[in-house]
Amino acid sequence: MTRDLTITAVHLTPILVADPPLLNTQGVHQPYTPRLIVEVETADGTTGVGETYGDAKYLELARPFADKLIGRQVPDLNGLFTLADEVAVDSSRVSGQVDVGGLRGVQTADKLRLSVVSGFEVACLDALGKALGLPVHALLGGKVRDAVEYSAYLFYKWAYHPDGVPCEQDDWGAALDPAGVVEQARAFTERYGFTSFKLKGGVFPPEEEIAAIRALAEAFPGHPLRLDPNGAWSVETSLKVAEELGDVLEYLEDPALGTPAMAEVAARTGVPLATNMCVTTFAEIREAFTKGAVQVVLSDHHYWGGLRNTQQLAAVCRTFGVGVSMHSNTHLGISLAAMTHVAATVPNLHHACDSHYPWQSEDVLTERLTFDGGKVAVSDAPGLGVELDRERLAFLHRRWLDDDGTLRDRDDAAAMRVADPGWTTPSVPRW
Ligand SMILES: O=C([O-])[C@@H](O)[C@@H](O)[C@H](O)[C@@H](O)C(=O)[O-]
Ligand SMILES: [Mg+2]
Repeated sequence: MTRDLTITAVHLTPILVADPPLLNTQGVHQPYTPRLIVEVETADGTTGVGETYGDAKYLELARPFADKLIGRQVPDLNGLFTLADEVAVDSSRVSGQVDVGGLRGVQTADKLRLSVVSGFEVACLDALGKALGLPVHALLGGKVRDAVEYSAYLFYKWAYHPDGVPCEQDDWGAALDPAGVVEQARAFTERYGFTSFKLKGGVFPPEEEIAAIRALAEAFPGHPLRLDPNGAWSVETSLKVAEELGDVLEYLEDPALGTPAMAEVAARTGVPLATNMCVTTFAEIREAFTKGAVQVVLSDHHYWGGLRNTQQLAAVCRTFGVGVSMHSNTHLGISLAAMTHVAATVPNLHHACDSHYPWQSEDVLTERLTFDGGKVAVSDAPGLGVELDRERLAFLHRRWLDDDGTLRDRDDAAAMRVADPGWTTPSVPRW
């Protein structure tokens, strides 16, 4: 039977999902985070789902982009990029600075567009897979592993969001010192079986974070450990931390901000450096690789422009002998499924991927994805292998509609000011 995969409808559903009070160098997570759920529908009734950032600047682009998709073919994935170039980006949305809320590197018009394209690319791949009866990994050339390993993504965190902030309560408790971090790591291993650990740093003075990593090394001897202060340290501080933790770190992630600073650190330490902040676009690769600034690039299919671009990034990294793994931000199961499909196809994936998913108590799927031994099994079902729970989607969308606008953009510094009115985004380097 010939199928008609002409796109006849695109549904965009912005939602707010519960997020615990996780601390980072810029502040604390808000009680709810915006995400955008994308659905494409074809003439023959096939549907596909995708997920991406849901802040206003992404929605503003996603809407005109969705209109342009009507009448196009689902398999025309290359066409998505051409089409995205036709959508104007409001220049006030482009900072030329590190994206404050997301800690995702310099914010450019292209990056905004690619983050939007990724949600649509995933939705089209899901629809195409369902139409052909093939899993997304098969559309990407086939899996080279049956399960993808993830790391426990540890955060300093408060037990509660600040007083008076309406929120869902999580059951993780507080983690504000080495003992708390180890306890959180134990909970992660018990609940999900993770065997490698990443601590989000840049929150406390470096000595305290060094102590936390030492405590993890003692509690989990021989397990891979990473520390990521999101560029909060000077070159000298980065070198001091590298020296003190060199014997236990798998890598240091974005210790200092930007390629020149990372290159200086890399030149003076043997500890590998990873990044999701200074190599975030293809254009940034040349300088970073030429200067030897990073040894591992953490891809994120959202801002790299989708699953096929992630494969291309992995090929470039392979060519230059640079490692590759995966960055994460607050996300739901559609994105975890997408990450797992593409990660399954990348031969040179030698580090466990990051995922915030365990922190998300809410999802839009009828069945949550599960970690077994720290791994997510690669689905062989058609498409992504996930099913949208329409009631949950409507509930989370209702929360977005009811919001007065304060939570529709992620703003960790604003969330911190609720507890500490004098808080400002710290200048970099902070230490
Ligand atoms: O969720 C967070 O607070 C993270 O700090 C996130 O925003 C970062 O983008 C990310 O996880 C990272 O590895 O830098
Ligand atoms: Mg990072």
